[in-house]
Amino acid sequence: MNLKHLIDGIDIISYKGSLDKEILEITYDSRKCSKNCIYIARKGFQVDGHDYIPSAIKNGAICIICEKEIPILKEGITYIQVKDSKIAQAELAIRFYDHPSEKLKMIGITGTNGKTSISFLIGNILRQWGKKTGTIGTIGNYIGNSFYKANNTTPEAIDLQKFLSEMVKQKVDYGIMEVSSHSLALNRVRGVKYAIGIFTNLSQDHLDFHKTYEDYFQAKAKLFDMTYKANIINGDDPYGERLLRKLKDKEKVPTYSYGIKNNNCDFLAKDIQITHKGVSFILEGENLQEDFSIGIPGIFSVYNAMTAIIVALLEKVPISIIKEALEKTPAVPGRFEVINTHTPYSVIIDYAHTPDGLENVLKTIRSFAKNRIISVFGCGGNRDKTKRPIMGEIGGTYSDLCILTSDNPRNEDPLTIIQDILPGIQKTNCPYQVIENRKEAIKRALEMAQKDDVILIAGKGHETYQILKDKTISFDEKKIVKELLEQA
Ligand SMILES: CC(=O)N[C@H]1[C@@H](OP(=O)(O)OP(=O)(O)OC[C@H]2O[C@@H](n3ccc(=O)[nH]c3=O)[C@H](O)[C@@H]2O)O[C@H](CO)[C@@H](O)[C@@H]1O[C@H](C)C(=O)N[C@@H](C)C(=O)N[C@H](CCC(=O)O)C(=O)O
Ligand SMILES: Nc1ncnc2c1ncn2[C@@H]1O[C@H](COP(=O)(O)OP(=O)(O)OP(=O)(O)O)[C@@H](O)[C@H]1O
Ligand SMILES: N[C@H](CCC[C@H](N)C(=O)O)C(=O)O
Ligand SMILES: [Mg+2]
Repeated sequence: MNLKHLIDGIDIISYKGSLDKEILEITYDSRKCSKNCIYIARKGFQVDGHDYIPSAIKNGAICIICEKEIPILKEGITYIQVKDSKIAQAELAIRFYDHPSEKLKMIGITGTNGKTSISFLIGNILRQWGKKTGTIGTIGNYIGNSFYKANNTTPEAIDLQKFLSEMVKQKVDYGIMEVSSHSLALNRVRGVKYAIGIFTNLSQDHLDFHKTYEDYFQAKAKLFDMTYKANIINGDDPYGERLLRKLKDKEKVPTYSYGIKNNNCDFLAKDIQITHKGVSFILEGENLQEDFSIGIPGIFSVYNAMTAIIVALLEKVPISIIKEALEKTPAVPGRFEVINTHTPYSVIIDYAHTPDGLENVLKTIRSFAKNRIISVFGCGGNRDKTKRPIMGEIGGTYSDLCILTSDNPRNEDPLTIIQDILPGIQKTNCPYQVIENRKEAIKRALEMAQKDDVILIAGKGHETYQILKDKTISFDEKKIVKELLEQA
């Protein structure tokens, strides 16, 4: 694509060099630069991309987009100075990949918990209806059943637009994606056109990044400036209510609320039945009263199912197909996943890594557990430290025994992270043990479990690795549980 055409409409401070060039690729990483590419230099959280301009040029970049004024390093290279490289990146990527989100029906899901679960439910319904889906999220990206590994829940703008254009190429009907607050704050999704936006809930997480709840909320709220067909908002959540008020003032896009407690919601779940096998409920809305069931337990499954049903109703999927797809929905990987252990006790792996997620999953187990709950969990390093004691208190409140261990310690000292959890658990009467090595902690739980106990291994869900200070090791909890049981 011609450079002049590519930058048309982009807010530029100044430029040096020729704009009459053919661009073959764009990237934000000097290491990925190839012949005739644009390198976008961004200030990062670890390093400053501007320092890598020489190596980008060495690797084939013929145009540099940057925020700083750069002296000409090499003749023949074009330098374009912009105010914000991340914004420029998003806008360039959309133009380079030819506006893919406008050729798909995009469904964006934001909120602290439930995004991955809901994206799976929506995908299952739409595929059951015969549509082709593409999914972007924490577990990875998919086009149909083909899996593409991903580093972030919501990719960088260039990676996102590239993947969306691949969806277009492969004739996908619906692009379903988790939209993290980081991606909204850092302009990764800027310019994406979402047909439908979903808000699940807002509870404590990521305060390391956002600093305040207000900033976290405002980041999530940005998604609803990007929708054109419908907004679906949890009306039981205080921040959802706030969002509903905000969106009502705008009266731009039809907005639907859903809930269990708030009778003002457009869609209400009633007659909720919860067992260890799943939930069933009657969904009431205008001209609607239908019963649904889904084989994933927990009151949060009612909320997750409701959003998927509302999306499907808006898309005019026949009710019979929605019901069938939900009834057949397999466990979402690492979300309340009951492991087939053939033991007198049960083992559940769940991705709960926030206070709210942990409380929900433990309350759900408490509602059916016939004997003790043994919880194995820790907290991630280089992440919100203030959630640690809260998770400790929740773990202690709803469990009969906690084994505190490492999650992904990243660059922090694992025992220091556990120290941060302790004041919370010590507020409760729950006995606990500290076993820093996560495999040893799981082993101890399996050794201690008795008939009808439930072991919850929380925090890492689908992850098949553990991030330690100097290395990432393979760590697949499902496999580890099975291996430990075979060795026992
Ligand atoms: C805080 C954050 O979002 N960081 C993301 C960001 O990293 P960064 O800004 O620190 O990048 P950096 O390492 O300082 O590098 C700056 C620039 O120099 C470039 N560079 C660097 C080295 C080099 O040799 N050459 C070069 O060009 C880099 O490509 C980059 O453009 O850009 C990286 C490249 O895309 C991301 O991988 C990284 O995500 C990190 C791994 C991360 O942990 N992010 C989390 C917090 C996150 O975004 N999470 C949300 C989900 C949250 C949830 O749902 O709960 C998500 O959407 O994934
Ligand atoms: N609607 C919900 N409300 C509260 N908790 C939920 C909900 N759905 C799932 N959970 C709990 O939170 C955990 C994370 O769920 P899920 O992976 O779907 O959320 P997410 O929003 O994608 O998280 P992440 O921000 O890490 O991508 C689950 O393992 C479960 O314990
Ligand atoms: N998307 C979340 C996932 C946390 C998962 C947990 N296992 C951890 O590593 O803290 C994050 O990046 O904060
Ligand atoms: Mg997710």
